[in-house]
Amino acid sequence: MNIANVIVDVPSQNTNRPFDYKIPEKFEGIVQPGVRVIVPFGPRKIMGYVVSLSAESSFDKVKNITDVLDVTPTLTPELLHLGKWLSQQTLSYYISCLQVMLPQVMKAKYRKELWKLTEASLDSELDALFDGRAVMDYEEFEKSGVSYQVLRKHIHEGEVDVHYEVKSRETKKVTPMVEPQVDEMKLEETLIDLSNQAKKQRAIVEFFIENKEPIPKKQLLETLSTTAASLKPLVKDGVIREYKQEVFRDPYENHEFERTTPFQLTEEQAAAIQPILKTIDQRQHDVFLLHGVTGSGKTEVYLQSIQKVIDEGNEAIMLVPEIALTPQMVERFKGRFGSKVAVLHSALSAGEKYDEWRKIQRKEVQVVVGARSAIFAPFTKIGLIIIDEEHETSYKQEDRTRYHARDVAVERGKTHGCPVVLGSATPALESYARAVKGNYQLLTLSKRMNEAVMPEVELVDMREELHEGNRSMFSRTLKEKIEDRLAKKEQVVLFLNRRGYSTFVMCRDCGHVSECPHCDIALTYHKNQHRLKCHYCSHEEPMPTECPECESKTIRYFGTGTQKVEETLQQLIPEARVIRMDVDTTRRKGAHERLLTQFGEHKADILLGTQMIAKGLDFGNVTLVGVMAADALLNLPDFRASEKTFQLMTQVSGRAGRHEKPGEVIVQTYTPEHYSIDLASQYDYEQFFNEEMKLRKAFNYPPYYFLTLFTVSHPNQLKVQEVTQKIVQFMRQKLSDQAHVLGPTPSALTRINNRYRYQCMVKYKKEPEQRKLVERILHYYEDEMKQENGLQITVDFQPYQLM
Ligand SMILES: Nc1ncnc2c1ncn2[C@@H]1O[C@H](COP(=O)(O)OP(=O)(O)OP(=O)(O)O)[C@@H](O)[C@H]1O
Ligand SMILES: [Zn+2]
Ligand SMILES: [Zn+2]
Repeated sequence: MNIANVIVDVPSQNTNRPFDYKIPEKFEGIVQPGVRVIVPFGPRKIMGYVVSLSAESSFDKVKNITDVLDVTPTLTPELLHLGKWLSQQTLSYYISCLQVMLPQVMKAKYRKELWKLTEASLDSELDALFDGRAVMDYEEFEKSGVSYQVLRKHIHEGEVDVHYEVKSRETKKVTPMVEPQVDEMKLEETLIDLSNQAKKQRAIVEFFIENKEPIPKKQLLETLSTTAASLKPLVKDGVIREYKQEVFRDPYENHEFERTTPFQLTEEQAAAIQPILKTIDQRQHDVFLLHGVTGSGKTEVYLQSIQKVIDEGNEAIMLVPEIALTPQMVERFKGRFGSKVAVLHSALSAGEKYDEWRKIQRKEVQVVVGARSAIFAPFTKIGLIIIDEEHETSYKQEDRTRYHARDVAVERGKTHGCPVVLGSATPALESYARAVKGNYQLLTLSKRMNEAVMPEVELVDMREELHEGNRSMFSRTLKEKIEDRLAKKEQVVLFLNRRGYSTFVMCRDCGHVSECPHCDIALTYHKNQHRLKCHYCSHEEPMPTECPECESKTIRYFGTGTQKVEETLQQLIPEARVIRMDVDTTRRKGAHERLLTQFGEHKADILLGTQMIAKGLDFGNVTLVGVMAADALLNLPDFRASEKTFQLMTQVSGRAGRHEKPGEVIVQTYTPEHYSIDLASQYDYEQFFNEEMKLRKAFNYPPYYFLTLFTVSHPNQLKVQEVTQKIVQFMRQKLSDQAHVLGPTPSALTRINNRYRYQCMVKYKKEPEQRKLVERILHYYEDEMKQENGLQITVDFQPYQLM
């Protein structure tokens, strides 16, 4: 087995297969599947992943591996396999699929160091090389000729470790440490030799006569109120040793996590958890859909299921949407499982993420709580995978490797023979349809904890407000209720949709929204041409000057930002203390957490925010939730708009009245009669599901049909149209009659960075040849796609972003 099959770091069609390299003798036993290597490739040296070994190569001229980057594999055999699967599923390059599984830092440039972790002696050669030091450059080792096999043995025994010193400021954190390098006798002697003037030096030596333990340099200097200058001569004389110690950055180190114990489960919870525990016991794969209303105690079910997995010595992955990965959420997991938990999310610095990832790799933790990419946690004994808020579209990656974490979870669940639990108060239509069909096991939590009732939802018709002379964005009801809560010292959450969706056109008089006659989707306003366009088919029409429904002239495109709302609020209720949470106020690290803590400590009366406040918040004093404009989401050019509206309204309403005090929700809308708004106000998921399924069926959308979305872009508009047209024709020709091929259509975001974007959408039921056809298209255009700023074609087999 002296040939390594390597996937090189060149994402292209031609290189999307393993290349053979010979393993030089010195790397024998080191080069294994999952190890990263440096190999010659054409005139360059590049990085690659060893995916398998073989005894011989079918090529005559096989070059040698130049270098190994890992002494122990970075990717497990399972992950290598998963990468292969992922590349087939998403039609992305194998190399991209391997890269997507690793923390950013591992892809960066870095310098390696060897760290000696033990006081015990190592193999004599290696010890000689360390020469008393705790850290040395990896390069030194490489040049020394000491065998890799020896090194690996010590690494396996935990005596030596390879550290990546990444060339970016934030990646690794080390603390300078000091300790006595001589025994007490020698310290006493030193003290005698020191002059009386050298007061600070004497103090240091005296300190170490008392304390033999290593101490952070900074702490020592502070304790003795001295400076590094007095330490220096002692180090030089070899009395004191200075060295660096890596501290694993723990983003939560300043937190005291109060340990929690499992609750006595309610009857409903007990009934829901039972089949999960059973499957864990039997080490079986199964997918559960836990449908539980907000505040029904889903999280407790997760926690106790994970507990069982931990008790059995296995590992669990818990996925949470990025914006719900709040300190509150982390606290619940850290509170229950303490240091057994690693947390992975984007608010961490690259270095922090890497450290958390390493805890998983080194088996220092048994649970990972994280956003989408945590699904690739390098665990080897997975006993359970949970996806909370499974309907969230952030589980779908939208660039390069367009994977959905749910699919990856199921794939890993099959491999490990473990259950996957999908939880939500508002499951994705696709998931609920699978549960109804029996593909997933449905578990239900229909009641809130502590007899708490779902908050009463009142719909306020904003058209009427206008008719009665209120032109403000706050209805009179909402204003009164806010004032009432302020008087009672209770708190309010105000929700506004994310900015930037101000492109649909609505009549403020009657609520009429311009829709595509063919697609049942709101038309999008294109400012440049002053026209309305459908983003699915090619329909377009001029921007109306008056409402086609009621002839009012108040028809206009729509949208308000959080900042505007805040200003209005300050004018309307000047005494209200408001915390605004949106992308602008949470850009800085830790801001998110700080604002929420402030709100939790009642330092503000009103929390005003976008999507990021819709999830996971559990504040007992919040008794009123206001939704500013429920329609904003409803009119996205997206067939999931109603579903998203229903989900969001349910989530937001769920923030009120979660504990003793009952809650109330005010929803301002121009279309109170719309089924998604109406049914959300009644918390009637099932009825919503039925209604929505009818429409999906009528318009050939998922879950009845699958979608494939081609997006073509190029600086030249004619070129884009032409290519898209060709794709449309080709697909029409080759696919069966059952498939609908739509396009070419300008994308909702028609021009980004001076590149035009067009799309082709395929709706189909069963097209076994489809992937091959897509590959042919990509192959056909490959040369053009290689050129800088040239043609780009992306294909998404499970599109969520339709813009
Ligand atoms: N068995 C139990 N006994 C007592 N309290 C419980 C129990 N289970 C959960 N709780 C508490 O009930 C509250 C609501 O539970 P939790 O937040 O887990 O609900 P959820 O379904 O995850 O809600 P959401 O979907 O809104 O985030 C929490 O404060 C939780 O600590
Ligand atoms: Zn249309
Ligand atoms: Zn009108």
